[in-house]
Amino acid sequence: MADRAAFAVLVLNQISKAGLERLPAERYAIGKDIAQPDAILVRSADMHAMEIPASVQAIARAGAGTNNIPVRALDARGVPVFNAPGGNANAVKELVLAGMLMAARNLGAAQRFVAAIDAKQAGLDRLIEEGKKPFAGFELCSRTLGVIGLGKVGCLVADAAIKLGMQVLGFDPEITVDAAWSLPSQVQRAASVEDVLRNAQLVTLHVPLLAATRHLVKAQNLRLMRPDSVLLNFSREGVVDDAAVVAALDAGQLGSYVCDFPNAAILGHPRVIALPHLGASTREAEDNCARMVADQLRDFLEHGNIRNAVNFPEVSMARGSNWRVAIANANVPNMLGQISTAMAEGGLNIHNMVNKSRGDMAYTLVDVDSAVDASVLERIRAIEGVLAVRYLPLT
Ligand SMILES: NC(=O)c1ccc[n+]([C@@H]2O[C@H](COP(=O)([O-])OP(=O)(O)OC[C@H]3O[C@@H](n4cnc5c(N)ncnc54)[C@H](O)[C@@H]3O)[C@@H](O)[C@H]2O)c1
Ligand SMILES: O=C(O)[C@H](O)COP(=O)(O)O
Repeated sequence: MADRAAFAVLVLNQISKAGLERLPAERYAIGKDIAQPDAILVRSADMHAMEIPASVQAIARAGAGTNNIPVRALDARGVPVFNAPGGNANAVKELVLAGMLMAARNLGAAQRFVAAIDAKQAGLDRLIEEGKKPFAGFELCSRTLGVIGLGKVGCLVADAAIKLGMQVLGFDPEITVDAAWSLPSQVQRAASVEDVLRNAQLVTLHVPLLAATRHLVKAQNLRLMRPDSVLLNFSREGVVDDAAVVAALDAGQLGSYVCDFPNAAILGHPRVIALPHLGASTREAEDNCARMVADQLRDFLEHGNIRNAVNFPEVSMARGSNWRVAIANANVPNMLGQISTAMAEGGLNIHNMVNKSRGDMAYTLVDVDSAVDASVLERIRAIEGVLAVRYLPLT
């Protein structure tokens, strides 16, 4: 910690002021050059090659995707990775709608045609009327949209498409109960990615980039798509095999590709509409995400509570005393027994306690009736399977 009275937060990307303001200056030092931060605030900066200082107790991603963060390595250190589920979903939904309209109505090419016209040219009106012919498109109403991934973004896109008069075919093998409740009843359930690609004229992807979703759309299943169909990727580069997409466009197996992740494979292709990762770039989304993660981070740093961490269970407990210990540990037998023994032998009376697990990770908050000696904390740290121990007395 830079200052014993403050938490130090290293910021790796531009984070909205609306969020930073939630971390009061008298308690939080926030900056781009902090050597020993307690926490890191990040958007899309790639942290995989970064040496994350041992002082770091939490990472907060002001957005949805956490594939830029080495989450598994942080698990081993007992460090939670927070994100902002749904904080930017509306922004992405609106850009997907724009992407569908750009593809359906050839808006990019039409706009480029108009922009290239010399305003001083004679016969301007005729030139424009004659020139519009190649840009005639199709309407979205009554077309079938396939939505792959029905989480925060996918559900909003499905709902908006239904309101535009589209048919919607959805696929998500791990849809949550909340997401299923939020979906309009008109959304039809697809059996597989292939089912969606075969039966939809427009297909939009809203899955995280994971080992299981890398190249979810590839040469083998692109062949199933209709020749005039539109593929939209606002998920992540890597979810689609871009080289296979270019081959499918060139072979007439796909109509157009709308993508938020330009790269050398797709740049310059006449039927690719590429945007510079703009999905979450609205004032509203940036404010929402920054506020969400700042609040979650503060609650964790000051009270040990965990909301919206991708690698920890949800754990929250009202303060029952002035002295709290927060422990991240492997989810194996007899951890609680060993922790409470260490506390009892250190003369501590447990006032209140909560313990939850998620996969291999378990997390415990213990409020005790008196101050905790450093030797007790050291004893807990020495228990095999304990990953991180934090002492959080109320000041
Ligand atoms: N372009 C942008 O700026 C932008 C903005 C926000 C999110 N994203 C990307 O979109 C992703 C989704 O965002 P979200 O907020 O909806 O996340 P989310 O976690 O709410 O939803 C993701 C959904 O994908 C589903 N899923 C996982 N594997 C799947 C598979 N193989 N097939 C079908 N469904 C699968 C999950 O069950 C979940 O319901 C993020 O992980 C991020 O990579 C991009
Ligand atoms: O996963 C996300 O939330 C988006 O890709 C947004 O990324 P950004 O915060 O860098 O705009």
